[in-house]
Amino acid sequence: MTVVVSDHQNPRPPGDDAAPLGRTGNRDRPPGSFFGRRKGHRLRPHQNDLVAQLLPRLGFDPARIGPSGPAALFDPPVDETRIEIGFGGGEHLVAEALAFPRAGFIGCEPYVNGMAKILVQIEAHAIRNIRLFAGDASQLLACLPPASLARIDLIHPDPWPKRRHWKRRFVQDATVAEMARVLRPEGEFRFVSDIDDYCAWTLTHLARSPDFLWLAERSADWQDPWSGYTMTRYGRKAMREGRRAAYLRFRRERTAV
Ligand SMILES: C[S@@+](CC[C@H](N)C(=O)[O-])C[C@H]1O[C@@H](n2cnc3c(N)ncnc32)[C@H](O)[C@@H]1O
Repeated sequence: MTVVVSDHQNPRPPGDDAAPLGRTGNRDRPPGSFFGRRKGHRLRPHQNDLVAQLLPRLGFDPARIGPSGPAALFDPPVDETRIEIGFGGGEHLVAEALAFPRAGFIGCEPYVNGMAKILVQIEAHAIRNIRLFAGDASQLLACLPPASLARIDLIHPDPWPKRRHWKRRFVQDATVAEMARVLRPEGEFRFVSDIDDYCAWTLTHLARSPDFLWLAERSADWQDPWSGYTMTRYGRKAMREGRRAAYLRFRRERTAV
C-alpha cells in the first residue's frame, strides 16, 4: 500500500462519471463528517424513476428511529441490523444483503449517483432487507439507540491524505466513541483501506479507545479480506494500481455502554 495524494484531488476512479471533489468546507456546512459531492453526472431516466419512487419507500428519517431501534425499519423482521457507511456503487452492500437475508442493512451514502446505482440493484434482485439513508453517517449514528447495531462497515472511505484535511476523515475519536455506543457488545466495526496512512490512523484511534479490540492475530488476518468479502469499485482500482488494502476488524468489548 502507498499513500496516493492524487486520490484527494480526484477521489473517484477513472471512468467514474462523477466530478472530483470541489468543496473544501465552509461555515455554512452543518456539523458532520461528509465533505464530498452529493451529485455527479445526470441520472438515466430509469434511475430518476427509482429515486423518485423507490427511494422514498426505502429511505427513512433517522430522527424518527424510536427506542426499539433500527430493526423496526424492516419488514419482514430481521435478527440484527448492520450499517455500511459510504457504500459507493453498492457492490458490497448488495452482496451482504443477499448473503444474509435475516439481517437488516442500512446503507448510508450522500452521493446521489451511488443511491441511483444501488436502487437499480435492489430492484433487480427484489431485495427487501436494505434501507437507505442519503446523508452523513455521523448524523445517522447520532440518532440510534445504544447497542442497536451488530456491525458497521467502512470500506475505502475518502482518504483525505493531506494533513490539513485529516479532521475530515470519518474515523475520529468522536465517531469511534459514537460507534462504540451504538454497537452491541461483540458487535464489529470493519474497516478497509488501501491508504497506509489512513490504516495506521484508524489503528491508532481504535487502540486508544477502551471499547474496541483489534481482532488480528496474524498478518493474514489484516492482509487478506475476510471470508465472503465482496470487492468494491475502489478496491478494484487499488488492485489495478498496485496498492494492497488492509482489512481491519475490531470487536466492541463488553465495557459499559
Ligand atoms: C472513496 S468512496 C468509496 C466507495 C465504496 N465504499 C467503495 O469502496 O467503492 C467513499 C464514499 O464514502 C461516501 N462518504 C463520505 N463521507 C461520508 C459520510 N460522512 N457518510 C456517509 N458516506 C460518506 C462518499 O460519498 C463516497 O461515495
